[in-house]
Amino acid sequence: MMPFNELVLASHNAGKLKELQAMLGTAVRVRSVGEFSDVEPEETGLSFIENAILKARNAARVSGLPALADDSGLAVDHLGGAPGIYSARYAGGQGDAANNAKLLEVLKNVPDAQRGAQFVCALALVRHAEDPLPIICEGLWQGRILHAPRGEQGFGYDPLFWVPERDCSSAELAPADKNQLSHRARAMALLKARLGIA
Ligand SMILES: O=c1nc[nH]c2c1ncn2[C@H]1C[C@H](O)[C@@H](COP(=O)(O)OP(=O)(O)OP(=O)(O)O)O1
Ligand SMILES: [Mg+2]
Repeated sequence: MMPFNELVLASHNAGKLKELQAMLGTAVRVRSVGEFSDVEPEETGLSFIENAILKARNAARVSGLPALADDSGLAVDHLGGAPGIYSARYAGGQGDAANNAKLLEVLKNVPDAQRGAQFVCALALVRHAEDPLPIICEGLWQGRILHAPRGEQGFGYDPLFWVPERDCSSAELAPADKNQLSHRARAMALLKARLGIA
């Protein structure tokens, strides 16, 4: 059983919110932190986990509800794991298209064998803003960075992320399929198991 019946999702990213909501299903009534505040907390942590906790605490504080945060990003082998926790700000906070253009430019002429990458997701659930024991679940998704964007689904780096198990880009997957395979899906499966929900 879910230990509460209402939860705030601590994300301002519409793509993430849609995916998290779909994965949570009807197990819990889901609100978005945007209903309570437009101010995004600064992501000052050095890890996905620290940033997820920071966002979850902030959402719990402004809403008075238990909060679930997702901190995620793309770690590219050839770049030593960059952009990593800085994925959203890779091109200076100018959005997904600019981030993708920068990544393609940086990897220009890098052969396929060196274009391995993984999506990383850390979920943090806090029962209240000062919860001393947040629940943390992680998920990884291995793939490769394409040479040009493909597909219209999803968000962020999805058009550049080749999914070997499906022979297509992450942005070519039906949303329901991405929600079975992704880093976020894996982290959420662990969280659900931890909470004892289906
Ligand atoms: O499934 C994904 N498919 C494509 N791209 C993705 C995915 N998952 C994370 N990403 C990228 C988007 C963004 O560049 C960064 C997350 O940054 P991150 O700070 O966690 O999220 P955000 O600032 O967009 O929203 P918020 O912090 O309010 O949850 O990684
Ligand atoms: Mg963010």
